Amino acid sequence: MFEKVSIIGVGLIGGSLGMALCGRKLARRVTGADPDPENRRLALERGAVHQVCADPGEAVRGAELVVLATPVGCTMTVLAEILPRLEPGTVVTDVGSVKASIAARAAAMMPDGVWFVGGHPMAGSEQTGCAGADPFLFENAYYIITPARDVPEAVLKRMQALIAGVGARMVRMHPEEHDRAVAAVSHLPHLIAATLVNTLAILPDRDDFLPLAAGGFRDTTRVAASGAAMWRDIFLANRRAVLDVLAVFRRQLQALEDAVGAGDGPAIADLLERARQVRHSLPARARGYLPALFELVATVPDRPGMIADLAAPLGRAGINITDIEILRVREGEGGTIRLAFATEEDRDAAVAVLKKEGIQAAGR
Ligand SMILES: NC(=O)c1ccc[n+]([C@@H]2O[C@H](COP(=O)([O-])OP(=O)(O)OC[C@H]3O[C@@H](n4cnc5c(N)ncnc54)[C@H](O)[C@@H]3O)[C@@H](O)[C@H]2O)c1
Ligand SMILES: O=C(O)C(=O)C[C@]1(C(=O)O)C=C[C@@H](O)C=C1
Repeated sequence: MFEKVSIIGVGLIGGSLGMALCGRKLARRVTGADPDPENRRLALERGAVHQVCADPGEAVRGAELVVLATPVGCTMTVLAEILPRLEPGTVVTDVGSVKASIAARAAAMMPDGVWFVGGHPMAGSEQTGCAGADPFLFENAYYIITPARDVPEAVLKRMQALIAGVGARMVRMHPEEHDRAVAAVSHLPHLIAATLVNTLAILPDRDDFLPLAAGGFRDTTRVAASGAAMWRDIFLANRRAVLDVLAVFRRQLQALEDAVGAGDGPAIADLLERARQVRHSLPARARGYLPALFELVATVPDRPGMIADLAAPLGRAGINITDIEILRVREGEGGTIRLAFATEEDRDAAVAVLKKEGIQAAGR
């Protein structure tokens, strides 16, 4: 257990971390700081902190662990502001989506006996602020740390305790390696989602066809609803890696455009088939940055309580659902729901339990 944790920036991620720490009693005392009065109010009301103020220097007094959960663009400024208040033995970490531009500079600034360990939970949402905070956000998520080589083992153990405590899995990476990876799996998808929405938004007939947007458009653009300031900072801080992966994307888009333009059916099918196979291989992969999940798809009628009908028998059988997604719901016709489990045994047992309840379910 931590004696005192201080979270600077009690928005979506800081608030979620605070709620997980307080809710699971992982810290005796959690203090927060945020310039936004509404986030301060919500952080207290939602149990993310025991005490909150506007001044980061005040909040970190006597903290054993300091978590910087501000937008990437102001992390270094906040760090410089709190440095004189940090006592030897303190561990400082951040949750920023970009690591190379922060990790080395931050580590070099640390006073004697204070250690910086860059961190990045691979979990989040398109919401902003403490209103969207979720104490279970980090469960089963990868949580990347990018410590400098000289960080003592005891400090890494503290980070491991924090990360495991909130239900996540720690992965250690080099900051540059991290930035290249997230440019591909997080920053590029975001950039494309925003561009896709902007493309539709400028088409002359958009008012006629936007209401028709179904799963395809919604599934590929959810993250375009995220906070603009946070993502502006991410693109600026990870400019090189984002531009590199964007160049690869342009070539892929060009290849598909060329195939469509040439009316080349086999080339189109080949590109789509390659994508289909990679996408299908993701959930079952045992390694990589996506958690290995074992899934089933249940076909259920569209009526109130249908999720409870799935969850209740699984709960009674002691089977834990790690992820849930409504794939399709047609009003009055029912729909399909994807449930994910941590192990193949859980998934197979879940299929059997649901079938016994008369629910159509199949592993995938
Ligand atoms: N949103 C996600 O999906 C996600 C996932 C993983 C990591 N991150 C990273 O987490 C960090 C926070 O993102 P978020 O989604 O929680 O954003 P957010 O906007 O919900 O929260 C940021 C908080 O920082 C506060 N803040 C701004 N300037 C500050 C300052 N100078 N001092 C103290 N507080 C300040 C804001 O008032 C806000 O409450 C970012 O660095 C982001 O890259 C975000
Ligand atoms: O799920 C989402 O909405 C997210 O945007 C989460 C997401 C991501 O791209 O996967 C966003 C930024 C992060 O740094 C980590 C996770």
